[in-house]
Amino acid sequence: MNIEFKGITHAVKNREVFCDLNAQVSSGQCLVISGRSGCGKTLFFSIASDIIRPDKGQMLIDSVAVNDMNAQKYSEFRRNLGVVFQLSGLISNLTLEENLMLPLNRHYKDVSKPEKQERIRSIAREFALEHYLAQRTEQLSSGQASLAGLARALLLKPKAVVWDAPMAEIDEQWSQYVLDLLLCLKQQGTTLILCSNRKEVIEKLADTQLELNSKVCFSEH
Ligand SMILES: Nc1ncnc2c1ncn2[C@@H]1O[C@H](COP(=O)(O)OP(=O)(O)OP(=O)(O)O)[C@@H](O)[C@H]1O
Repeated sequence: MNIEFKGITHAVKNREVFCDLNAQVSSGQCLVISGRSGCGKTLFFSIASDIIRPDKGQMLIDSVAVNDMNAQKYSEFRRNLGVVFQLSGLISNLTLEENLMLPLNRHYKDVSKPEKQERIRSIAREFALEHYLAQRTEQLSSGQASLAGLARALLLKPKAVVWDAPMAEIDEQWSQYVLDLLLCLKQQGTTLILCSNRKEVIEKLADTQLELNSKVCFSEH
């Protein structure tokens, strides 16, 4: 999946965080968004995962603007985009299995329940979470919750992964495992957008690094 950001301008409460920002990342490549606290990494993540639409500018997926996609094309785009939140984004009063079932139910309505459960067990095993499937996710440690958030994003075998603050909550050993996994995904053609200042993320994975300017412009109104 090729992802392009064209002329992104966005203000939060009259403060312009992005002004005509451009970036591009192709299949099998990794774009790392870095910069000091408050420079807009999470905001960029929200735009890249289409949680918010910028005031001006466009995100294009394989040359098609997200704004112009019809419902079917948009659903396809969502299925192919794995989104990993800094604080996992799991629903805390559902079990881990129920959380992992949500994207499968949304995007794979035709797949049988046992097949979905097998897929969930398989991804949970990859992250040593198989014994936690029946537990509510509020009972997971922050590292386990992060891994579960990654598992949920990878469950649909996405063509692109957008991750805010990868490895922030994950211990050293799992970080190595996840870095290797991301490298492997990249080699298989997955597009990565990682919002991070971590040296190992930049050194091991980045093809392009976009350092956001921490200067925040105040608009006139
Ligand atoms: N809900 C909000 N209300 C007001 N301002 C906000 C809000 N969310 C973000 N901002 C502002 O937008 C700018 C970018 O914030 P963002 O969270 O994207 O930064 P960041 O680079 O991810 O920071 P950090 O590295 O500390 O997580 C900051 O100036 C911040 O104060």
